[in-house]
Parts: sequence; C-alpha cells; structure tokens
Amino acid sequence: MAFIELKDVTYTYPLMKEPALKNISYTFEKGKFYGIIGENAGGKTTLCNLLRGLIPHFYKGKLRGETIVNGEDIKKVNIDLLSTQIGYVFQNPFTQISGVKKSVFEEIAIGLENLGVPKQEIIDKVLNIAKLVNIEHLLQNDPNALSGGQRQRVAFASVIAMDMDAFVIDEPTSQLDPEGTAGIFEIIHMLKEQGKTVILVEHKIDLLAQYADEMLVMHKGEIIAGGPTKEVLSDISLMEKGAMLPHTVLLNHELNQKNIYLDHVPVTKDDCIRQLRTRMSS
Ligand SMILES: Nc1ncnc2c1ncn2[C@@H]1O[C@H](COP(=O)(O)OP(=O)(O)OP(=O)(O)O)[C@@H](O)[C@H]1O
Repeated sequence: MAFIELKDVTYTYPLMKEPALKNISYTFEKGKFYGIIGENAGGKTTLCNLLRGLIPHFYKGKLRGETIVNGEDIKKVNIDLLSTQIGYVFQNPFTQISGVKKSVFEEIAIGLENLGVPKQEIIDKVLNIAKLVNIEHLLQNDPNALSGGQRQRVAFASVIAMDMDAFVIDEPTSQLDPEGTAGIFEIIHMLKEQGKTVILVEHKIDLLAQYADEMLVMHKGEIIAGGPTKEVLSDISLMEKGAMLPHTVLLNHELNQKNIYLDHVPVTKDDCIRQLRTRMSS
C-alpha cells in the first residue's frame, strides 16, 4: 500500500538557481525499509525534508509536482499532524536536541509529554528506549554536555520513543563507532519488523545492503537508480556517479575481470561467502 508518492517533483531552495531535486518520482510503500545513498550534495537530505513535509511547510522556494502522503497532497496536510505520524531524525544531532531540558530523561520524554501520554507510561517508555539505545547510564546527564555520538543516540531515542508509523532518518550513525552503528541498525531493523516504514540516508552501504528492502541512489538531485536492494546494488556503473557499493560487489567485479563468475552479484557478506564456498567445493 502506497504511503508516500512523489510525482515528478522538482524543488529549488530560495535564492538558488539550480534545483536541489529534479523530476523525482517514487512510491514509498507502508512497512518497507528504504535506503538512500549517493554522492555528497546529491539531494538526500533535501529529499528527507520533502518526505517529512518540511518542504513546502518550512522551506519555501519553488516546488513543482506532487507529494502525496496517505492519499493527501502534502500542501494541504497539517504539518503538526504529520509530525505525529512521521518521525524525523536529523543529520545533525545538535539540531535535534531541544536545548531546554536539564536531563537526557526529560529530553527523551519531551515529545511524549506534548502528546499527553500518562506519566507512568512515559517513564516506562523512556527506560525501555534508553536500554535499547544503550544510554541508560546517561539518563540523568545534561543533554547539552554530551559527546557527538551520545547526542546522536539521544536524538534517535527521542524520536523512536514516539512510536510513529514511519521514520525518516538522516545519517544516524555518522558519529558512532562500528559497535554503536551495528546497535542502531538492529533497532532500525526491529522497527521494520514491527511494521514501521523506515527511510534511511546512510553511507554505511554494507549494512544497508543487509537490511534495506529497496535502495535509491541520488546524483545531482535526481534518483538515478531505485528498486529492490539486490538489483540496484548489483550495478557497478553506479560507482561512476559517486555511489558507494558493497565490498562484495567490488570483489565480484574483480573476480569477473579474471573470468571468475559467481551465480549472481553478492550484495551481502553472507551471500558472498556462501557462493564462494559452493564454487570452491565444486
Ligand atoms: N537550506 C538550503 N538552502 C540552499 N541550498 C541548499 C540548502 N540545503 C541544501 N542545499 C543545496 O541543495 C543541494 C543538495 O543538498 P543536500 O544537503 O540535500 O544533499 P545531500 O545528498 O544530503 O548531501 P550530504 O551527503 O553532503 O549530506 C546542495 O547543492 C546543497 O548545497
């Protein structure tokens, strides 16, 4: 079932000549996990701003085409209502932290309080999420005195605490080490298992390849490839347009140069190992 439909959308920020998004058409279905990749300044964050309704409700500029959310044109959708349906984890965790709360606990609880959730339910939810995101030990700390990685976890926790239908998440692991990154991916995967729609901008392509149902590749404001993850990431030519591809796809390419061919292009490590084992034992 379609959740967000983009129909030939072109968007130009105020005072800019070049559009940041060009002729974008794509359908995001309910309950799927979408990964967005592409070169720097390719338009990924701008696409997130559109999906979350910040374009056109917050960012003005020139917008052409249609964005349909749950069957309704986004121009007519109430942005406050939308913010209770689609959670947005911003790229910069410093933007997300409210700056007005004295403890991490209060920071995570802020959205739930605004929704009028009963006090005991708020406490249970915050403790639960803090455990999931591994920030229990920070709950009494000042949110403004956290490291970048800690802020990123708190920002992420405060959004997923809201238990929305969909999440637009822009580079949630940029400040995290491999262990922290793997933890965030596990939680995102869990959200998907709960039937949530997840749209994730991320540079860590090997993890995206493992979890995402569909991938979109952006280049100069356009979606140059979009569809099932395996199909999209098998296309080695995307590297010429600045897209990072999984290491296994690069390895497969090297093997092909030496006339060694696997059954299909492996986009995950497990698939690659399986295929190599089969080949070596035959
Ligand atoms: N608020 C803004 N006002 C004017 N131009 C902007 C604004 N935000 C982004 N842009 C421009 O829009 C284009 C797309 O930027 P965007 O941040 O969406 O790309 P991105 O793919 O998310 O990049 P990155 O990977 O570096 O985060 C860039 O040319 C950028 O300079």
